[in-house]
Amino acid sequence: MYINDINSLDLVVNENKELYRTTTNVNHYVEVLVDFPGNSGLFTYRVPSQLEIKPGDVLSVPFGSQMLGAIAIRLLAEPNIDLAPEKIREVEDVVTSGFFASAYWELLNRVAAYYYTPLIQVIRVALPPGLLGRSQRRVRLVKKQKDQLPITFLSPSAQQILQLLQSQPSGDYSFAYLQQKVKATYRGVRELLRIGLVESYLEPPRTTRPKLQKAVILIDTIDRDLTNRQREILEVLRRRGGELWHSELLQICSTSSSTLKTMEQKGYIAIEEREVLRTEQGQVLDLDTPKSLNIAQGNALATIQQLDGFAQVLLHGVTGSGKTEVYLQAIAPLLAQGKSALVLVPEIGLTPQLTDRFRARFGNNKISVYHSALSDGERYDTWRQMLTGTPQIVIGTRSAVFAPLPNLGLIILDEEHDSSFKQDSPIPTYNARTVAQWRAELEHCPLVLGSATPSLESWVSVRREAGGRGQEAGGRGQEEHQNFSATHYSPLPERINSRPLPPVEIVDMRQELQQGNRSIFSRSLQEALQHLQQTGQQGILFIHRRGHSTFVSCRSCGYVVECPHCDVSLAYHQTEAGAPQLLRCHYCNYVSVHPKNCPECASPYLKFFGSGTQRVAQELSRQFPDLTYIRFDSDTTRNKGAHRTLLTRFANGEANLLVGTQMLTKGLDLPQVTLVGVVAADGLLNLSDYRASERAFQTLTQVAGRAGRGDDPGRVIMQTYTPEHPVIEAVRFHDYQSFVEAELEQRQVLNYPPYGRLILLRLSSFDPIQVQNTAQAIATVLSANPGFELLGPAPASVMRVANRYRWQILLKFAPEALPQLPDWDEVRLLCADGVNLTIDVDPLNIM
Ligand SMILES: Nc1ncnc2c1ncn2[C@@H]1O[C@H](COP(=O)(O)OP(=O)(O)OP(=O)(O)O)[C@@H](O)[C@H]1O
Ligand SMILES: [Zn+2]
Ligand SMILES: [Zn+2]
Repeated sequence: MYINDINSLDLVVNENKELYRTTTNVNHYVEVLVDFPGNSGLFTYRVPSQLEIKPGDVLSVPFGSQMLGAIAIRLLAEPNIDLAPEKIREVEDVVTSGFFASAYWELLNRVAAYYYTPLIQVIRVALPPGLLGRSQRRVRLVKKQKDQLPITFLSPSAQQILQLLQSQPSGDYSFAYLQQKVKATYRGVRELLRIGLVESYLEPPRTTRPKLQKAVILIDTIDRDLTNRQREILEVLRRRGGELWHSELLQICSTSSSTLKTMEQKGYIAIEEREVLRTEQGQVLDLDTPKSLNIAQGNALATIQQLDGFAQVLLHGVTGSGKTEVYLQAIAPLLAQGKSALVLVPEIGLTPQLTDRFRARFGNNKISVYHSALSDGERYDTWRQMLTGTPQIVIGTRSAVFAPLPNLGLIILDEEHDSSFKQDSPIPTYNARTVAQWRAELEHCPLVLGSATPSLESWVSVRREAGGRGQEAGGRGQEEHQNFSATHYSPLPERINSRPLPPVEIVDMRQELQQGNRSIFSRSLQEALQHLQQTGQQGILFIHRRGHSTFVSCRSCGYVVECPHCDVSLAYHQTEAGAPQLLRCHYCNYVSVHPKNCPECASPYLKFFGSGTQRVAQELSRQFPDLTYIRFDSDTTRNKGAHRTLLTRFANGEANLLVGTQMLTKGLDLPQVTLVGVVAADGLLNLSDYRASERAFQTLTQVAGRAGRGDDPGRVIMQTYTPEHPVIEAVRFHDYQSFVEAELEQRQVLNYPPYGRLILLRLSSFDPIQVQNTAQAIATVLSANPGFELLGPAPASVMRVANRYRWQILLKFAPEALPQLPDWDEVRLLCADGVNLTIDVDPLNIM
């Protein structure tokens, strides 16, 4: 991975002996990181004596025939022995000193060390892609000097450069341009830098041209010759402030371009190309004001605000208890103090509501949204704008934990229990919650972890640190906090306005079947749906899986249709009656047409099992033809903005039901939802993972929590084949605490997290034999180490994915004393050719 051998490069040795007279600095060499397509790695350069270089500085270095931007990683007294000293080139200059603030730099190093990942890979996660490789070094006049001309004592080249810069209104040129115009540019620029007349900086690559997109603008609302449909469209446009993207309007109104064209011709609207500001902008919202907090919220806010420096607050608030309002009010005074805040959420597309609330409170220009689904251009723009240091709020998914905000005043992790904060691949396999803890520590700011169902890790750490105060969680009287403790527990035990949590009714589907009900809806759920239709209220149907059903099998011979590239069965997909029947692999996206007959025995009884979103939707249409629904799953939300559109349509009352998967469990706050139906809870319960119960409890509690958030009381109907399962019991009584205590006991017995720690070695290869042998060889070597318990090697539960065979080895050890862990470089040497090894530290998905 590390490229130290630069012999292959065509080097021009540029040795200037005179520069080495001062020897105060013992580090004559520096390892730098260049990020250049196809040639990323660490390279050693010589440090000219007049330059002072610190790790984290941005340098310019000669590379081949080019000058590139590079980051100083490490200072060395001696170069690596395998490098011939005369082949080592010299750093040309420091472009930006302290580009990475020291706390930030330390954060990156900690992540690299903890997750056994080369620093370059961590930097890649942190920086927008290709930042250095395509960046340009520029020189500009320092502002206050612009009009003065103290040039008499300068060298001729410095004078020339100064004149060039002053001849230009912005006083700013690229280094490359100056080099063409002036001899001895380096020396001249250095001289000007030293006396502070100019500064040099690295300009991130400009994207070639601004992004244009069609917008629709409302011109005239006086109805002259509108059809009903056109009037509706105008009304939508008017309500949204008179301006929408063309694509957005088409989606919201389910209309066609030709309709809009007609309206344009009639003079009601204009359609024009607009530049898209590539920082993601929401629409303009009415500004909203802080709500007056209830007592529990007030206590939580006080706890956060009295913190000085690093501390963690576990904000344990039941669903609908107003956690977001606490976040908003905790952030508000920070902005006034010139500080910024970082808000991490599990998945941004799924929570447009959350970003909207922040925008409505603080205004669009204070908020940026940062996540990996942004285009490269969007990421640059947002990233650059963060560096400016203007007080702001960044809302983002896990990678935003690296957002380069100077002056951080607070970090918030919403839904802190969510496993999407963890990256399984590629490396670093970091957990944003862990990284956020380090970051808060290094930046001396508080970290707020919010959840209705805190992770066992956070729960245990609160109990441990706060000396048992957490024991009474969910109860009252938690207010007297010990300010000196680094961990605080803030419960919000009640919903806003003391609304009750919705009662949860458990339906035993075995009995339904016994009593002759073959529908996927129990009688109870059927009645509730009927009621919904009569009253015009709204509800949510939750299904564990997307697609039509889990698998297709032959009733005659038992044959199951499987993916040819993965060891999983294909899922049946049909969007609507009459549409082609497809089989799709949810691991690699392979698609085939549903065969009419069994490929094994030619029997025509090839049928699907289970019930995905499509199946439920079809069943709804059949049994409740007048009930309208919107499907919300990864099939219907592929397009950008689709989440928002579908949720907006539902919020506007366009349908009785929202039918969907996990996606709709997160943060949805719709007061008019009174019914939540869980079609089958079992799919969640029976997963072969030590965290399956925890995850199931969290998901089901979140889903249930969507009901009854407004003035009308809510209810939850949960269908299952295992009503006696402890998770079901706990969800039924909204009993976080007993669930957690029982679960913790089991974890402790088996030494699983949060009591033990895990490292998972994932191995994969196209060659099934090679990967198995490698796994065996590594396990044999590791088993000689007494510091940890070794589980495996074992094939992954889906052994083959996209034709790669996967094996894994699990290491389990006590968290207090990190055992003598193996030298991973040596372990890597055991890998056969073509076998890929990923070290997953604190893995969350072991399947
Ligand atoms: N003090 C308050 N007074 C009145 N309304 C409030 C107050 N605090 C919050 N609300 C409202 O209560 C609703 C629920 O709050 P919010 O969505 O923040 O809860 P939450 O705890 O984040 O819920 P969940 O975890 O279920 O997503 C929101 O509509 C919010 O505007
Ligand atoms: Zn068959
Ligand atoms: Zn597949």
